[in-house]
Amino acid sequence: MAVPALVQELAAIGQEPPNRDALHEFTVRCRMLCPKPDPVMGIKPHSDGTVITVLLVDDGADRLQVLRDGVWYSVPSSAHTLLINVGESMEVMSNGMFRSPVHRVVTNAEKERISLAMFYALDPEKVIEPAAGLGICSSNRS
Ligand SMILES: O=C(O)CCC(=O)C(=O)O
Ligand SMILES: [Fe+2]
Repeated sequence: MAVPALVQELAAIGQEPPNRDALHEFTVRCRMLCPKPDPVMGIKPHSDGTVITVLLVDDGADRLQVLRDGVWYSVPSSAHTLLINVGESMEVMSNGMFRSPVHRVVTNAEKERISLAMFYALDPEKVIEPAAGLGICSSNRS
């Protein structure tokens, strides 16, 4: 989903785009060749704690994998394409409408890989809850 579309979705469910109390972190990762890729994990399985993570991955370096129903699937990477990953904060705020996928990065013996990640996260001290109207009774609401 493109970022403007995501912001529109947030507006539609009455949720402000998280431009206040927000933290941004920008990471560039370069993964060298790994002669024995099998036992070596690039990034171990996790889900992001962010609202969204924006990824730009090397063309053809399909080493990002998502877990679905117990099976790992490779995410195809293509040039000039941004990948938007839903984070756990988004899952909470959308009351599970958007799910934060467990993902990992595997290593490879043939091709180095560069990825750029922008983590769009809330202040970890901030208490979040599903947006109004998404099925939770809050003690702060009548
Ligand atoms: O490098 C990637 O493709 C993904 C990185 C990632 O999952 C992370 O940094 O949380
Ligand atoms: Fe991640």
